[in-house]
Amino acid sequence: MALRAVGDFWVSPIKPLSIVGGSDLVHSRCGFSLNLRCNRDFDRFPERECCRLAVLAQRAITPVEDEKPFSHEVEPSGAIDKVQDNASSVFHKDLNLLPKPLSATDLSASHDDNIKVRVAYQGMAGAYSEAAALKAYPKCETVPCEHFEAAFKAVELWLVDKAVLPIENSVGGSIHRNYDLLLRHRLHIVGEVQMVVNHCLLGLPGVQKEELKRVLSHPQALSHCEMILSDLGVVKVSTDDTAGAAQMVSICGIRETGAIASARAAEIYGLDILAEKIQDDDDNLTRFLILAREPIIPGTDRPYKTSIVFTLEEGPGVLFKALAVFALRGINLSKIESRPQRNRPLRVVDDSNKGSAKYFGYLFYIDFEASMAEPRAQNALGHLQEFARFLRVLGCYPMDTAA
Ligand SMILES: O=C(O)C(=O)C[C@]1(C(=O)O)C=C[C@@H](O)C=C1
Repeated sequence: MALRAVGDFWVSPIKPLSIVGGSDLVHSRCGFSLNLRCNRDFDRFPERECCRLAVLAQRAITPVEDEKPFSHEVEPSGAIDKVQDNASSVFHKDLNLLPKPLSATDLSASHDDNIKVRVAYQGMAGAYSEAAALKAYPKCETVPCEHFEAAFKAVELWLVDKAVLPIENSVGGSIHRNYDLLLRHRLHIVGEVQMVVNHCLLGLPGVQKEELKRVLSHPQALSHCEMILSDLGVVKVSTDDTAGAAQMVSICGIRETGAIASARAAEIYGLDILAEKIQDDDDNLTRFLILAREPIIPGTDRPYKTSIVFTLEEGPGVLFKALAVFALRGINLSKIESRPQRNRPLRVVDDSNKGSAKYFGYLFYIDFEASMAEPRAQNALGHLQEFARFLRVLGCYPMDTAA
């Protein structure tokens, strides 16, 4: 009896669904048998989640050219079809167990259901990313992660339901690490949150800002507050996140050391706010992405955004042609970003007159303002696919129109 890898899951034809790699667990309510590679708390999953797993197991994963997911081994598609046939006869016995299609409203549905959504973010309590998670899911349980990648993995391993991660800031620009991780992991963008980030200068109780000799913070936050930092003539010290900087100041107890962090971080770590709204640009806006294991079904009920990543062949005007597929259909682009293609960093282009030249290979990330439910968006991507070497839709999600 063959087990088939489908994404992160192993599917056995005899059981509705099983994941090998440790001991099997049987869900007490719906009876699905699962084993998460990293574990645990299986009964915490509502029956609905098990059904979603069943759907996942039935969905063949298309390997991505160039950027194959790290640990996924996908067997030939014929084999997966066989598994699907077996599995579906079991899954469909009880229609009530069939999963409901996800929609954009599922973004808020979880807290309506009294199920506490667990949302991972990078940093510590009091970080801006935590505030963004709470803006998206006001009743959620926030789960701090040391690094961005840990937040991706926490979703993949079912330790949390969602992750909220910064992707760009109006002053500091793109958070490149998260662009790279989006491609490396198989999560879907299911929403975005835009948030005004008002930085505060924090210090030990009773300290005046003129006493500070060094200021700790996240590199993005330090770059947002260049003016005040140079006026004060302090040394800038980078930390993993703004709240971590506040905690360090609090623990070290050195009067000459301050931090740039949120007002909430001041409260949590018992620091004084020495100055408020210290960012160079009043409208300091950070855009965060909400990531989940499954995509939402796009609608047309409100403005949607679609995020894609693609690569192109070398040649004159190829990027112009790629962008034209949207312009021709009146689709607005809200973001374009390029990143080096890590596994194909240099391309040798032979030009007989000038010898061979080496170019960097690029990945292009685009956000466009249309829903995948609209024919013009589908046609644009169909058109792009004609000449893109590789194309992946990272997610289609409702636009956050309020900051
Ligand atoms: O350190 C934090 O508090 C974060 O949430 C991280 C982060 C970032 O990575 O850009 C998020 C938003 C702000 O723009 C500054 C820092």
